[in-house]
This record gives sequence, C-alpha cells and structure tokens, in this order.
Amino acid sequence: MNISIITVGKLKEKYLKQGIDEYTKRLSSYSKIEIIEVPDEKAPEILSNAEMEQVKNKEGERILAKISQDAHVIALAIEGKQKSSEELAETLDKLATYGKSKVAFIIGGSLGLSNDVLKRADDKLSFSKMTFPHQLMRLVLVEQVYRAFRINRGEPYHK
Ligand SMILES: C[S@@+](CC[C@H](N)C(=O)[O-])C[C@H]1O[C@@H](n2cnc3c(N)ncnc32)[C@H](O)[C@@H]1O
Repeated sequence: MNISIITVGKLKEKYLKQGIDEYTKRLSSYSKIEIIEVPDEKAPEILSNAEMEQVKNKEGERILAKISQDAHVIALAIEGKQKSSEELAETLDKLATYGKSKVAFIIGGSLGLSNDVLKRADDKLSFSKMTFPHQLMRLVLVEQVYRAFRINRGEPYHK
C-alpha cells in the first residue's frame, strides 16, 4: 500500500519531528509512506469569515494538487466519523482487498480544511470532538496507521 499524508505548513517542533520520524521508519516495513507538506497561507491573527474561507481555499487548492486521481482520500476532520484503532485497521485492510493501493490522509491547517477538500474526501475521520494542533495530529495519525498495520498482521503491540 502507498500511504501519503498531506499536511499544511512546515513541521517546526523538534520533539514532534523525532516522533514522526520514528513511526514513519517503523511504518516503512509495512507500507510506502510519504509526508507531503504544502505551504500554509500567511494571514494575520484576526480575519473575517470571508478572509478565513479565502485562506482555507488557497491551502485547499495546494492540497488538491497533491492528491493522486486514483487515491482513496481520508480527510481528518473533527466532525468526521470516529473509529476505534481496530476499525481503522479494517478500513485499510478492506481498501487493500479491493485494490485501492493509494490512500491519502489529509490534515488541514490552523483554520481547517476547505469545502472542496472535504468534498473530494471519500471518508472523514475524527479523532474525537477535541481540536488538536495540526502538527500534533500528524504524529497521532502516523502512530495510528502503524498500529493499524500491526493489528492487520496480527502482531503484538502494547495496548
Ligand atoms: C487546528 S485544527 C483546525 C481547527 C478548525 N477550527 C477546524 O474546525 O477544522 C487543524 C487540522 O487538524 C486536524 N484535526 C484537529 N483535531 C482533529 C480531530 N479531533 N479529529 C480529526 N482531525 C483533527 C484537522 O485536519 C484540522 O483541519
């Protein structure tokens, strides 16, 4: 399987980078994994609703340009469907069974994802009703994808 994680903005924090590098390395024994960073749209702290939509749309265009046409797209969205780790593992297993070899996970920027990106998504995945910083979300996602592969292989992994 080819997994890509498309995210907005550069990862700055060293502690997150170390964690992501570790899980990416572990995951590479099970799947091809690529993290694609698209530039975030520079904007002042205070924005009108219209300006926020503009920022999300600009970032959204950059995200959409990086999605392969034949990829199954899973957008991370607070209002999406919550799944257990086992259910995420089952989703990835089913995609592989049905020949969907490319899976793209999308993480939005600080303002979230544009409507066009959400429309392109085949699934919307929520990690809870809480809001996580997008850079931390990367680390949580890569660990859960690694866990999913371990579950699908029936390999032990601390609970
Ligand atoms: C800081 S959050 C954006 C918050 C924005 N107000 C929103 O409602 O989307 C940045 C990105 O991290 C991801 N994210 C944050 N919390 C999440 C959660 N609980 N479940 C799934 N994705 C989440 C989403 O992709 C989101 O676009």
